Amino acid sequence: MSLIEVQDLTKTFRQAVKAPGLVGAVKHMFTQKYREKQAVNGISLSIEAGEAVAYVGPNGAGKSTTIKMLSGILVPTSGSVMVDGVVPHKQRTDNARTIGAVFGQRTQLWFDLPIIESFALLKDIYEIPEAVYRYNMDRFTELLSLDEFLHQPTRKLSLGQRMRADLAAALLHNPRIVYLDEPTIGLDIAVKVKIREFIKQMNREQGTTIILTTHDLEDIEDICRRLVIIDQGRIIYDGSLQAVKDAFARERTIHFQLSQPLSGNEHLLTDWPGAVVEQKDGQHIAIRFDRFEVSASEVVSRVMRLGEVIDFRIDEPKIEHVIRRVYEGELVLTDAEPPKAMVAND
Ligand SMILES: Nc1ncnc2c1ncn2[C@@H]1O[C@H](COP(=O)(O)OP(=O)(O)OP(=O)(O)O)[C@@H](O)[C@H]1O
Repeated sequence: MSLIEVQDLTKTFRQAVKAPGLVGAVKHMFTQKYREKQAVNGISLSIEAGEAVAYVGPNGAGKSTTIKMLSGILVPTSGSVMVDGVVPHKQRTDNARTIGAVFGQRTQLWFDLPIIESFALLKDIYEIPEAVYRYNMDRFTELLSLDEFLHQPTRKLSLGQRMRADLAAALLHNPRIVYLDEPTIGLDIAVKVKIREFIKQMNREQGTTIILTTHDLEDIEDICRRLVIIDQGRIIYDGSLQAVKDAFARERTIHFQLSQPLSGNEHLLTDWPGAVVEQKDGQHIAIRFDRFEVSASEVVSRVMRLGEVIDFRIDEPKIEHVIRRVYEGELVLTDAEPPKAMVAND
């Protein structure tokens, strides 16, 4: 059995229907009207130990509701959830030992306590053996640079410091699974990189299973190999991140460095369906092309006719372009297959 097994999971909320303003609130007291909202609508999912899974979707898609059911905070309306052999909402204490969670908007640390004391409390709550606690504290302090604020209370920390402390707190008891809900929201790039490195290291070296929900699509590109996209409570894609890129991210850019500045023969690059000169200065030229129409080798051979190429680099497309097109309804991942001929050329 997989570490996480979800079958036909649903969650329906009852939402009050009110007219706006005070009048609406008063009316609602006398004639209460509700509508049902299916936040999660028949999700099935299996996740193996050691996977790093991105769980993404537009606002209101049902991501947090799913994570809350996986972590035992919410009781499903129907369907089943099993996490490491335990039903999370029924065996919350057992489940708490298996999981760690970071919710970017909230902290699980005690607000007025110095960070180090919050950690000591967690050690007692989770009954973490002294040697494990010492080992993790030393490691996390180094990887997340915690020493600069370990003796400060949570309320005095910057957002980036607080997030690093929260990550350490979530992983202190060596959970098998960690749920990360927007772990880099609002952070500067240096802290984002540190956090991503830490998460990758825990996944790679400890085998910690990562379930990551984020709107920062660079997080997923950096950390995850598997992508699950949810929309209106249903899973619309579940597969490898690379497969999505290979199939749907059509554009590539090749940057060339030439031995001499261009000498007027650039007309060789015009009238070229599927390819455009994106940048041209001195000895540098960049060609953007649709790899379903033009092959990378054709781009290279055309540019070699302009002069001696001393170096070149191919920029891979970003997964965020593809996912945004899915959110905007332009792309249906399950419908399309890339044209095989051009893929083979690439
Ligand atoms: N406690 C609740 N009561 C009523 N409706 C709720 C409740 N929690 C969530 N919902 C509704 O369920 C739907 C899914 O919400 P959810 O928070 O799971 O989405 P999400 O994908 O996490 O969105 P976001 O990216 O904005 O965080 C939304 O329409 C939301 O309004």
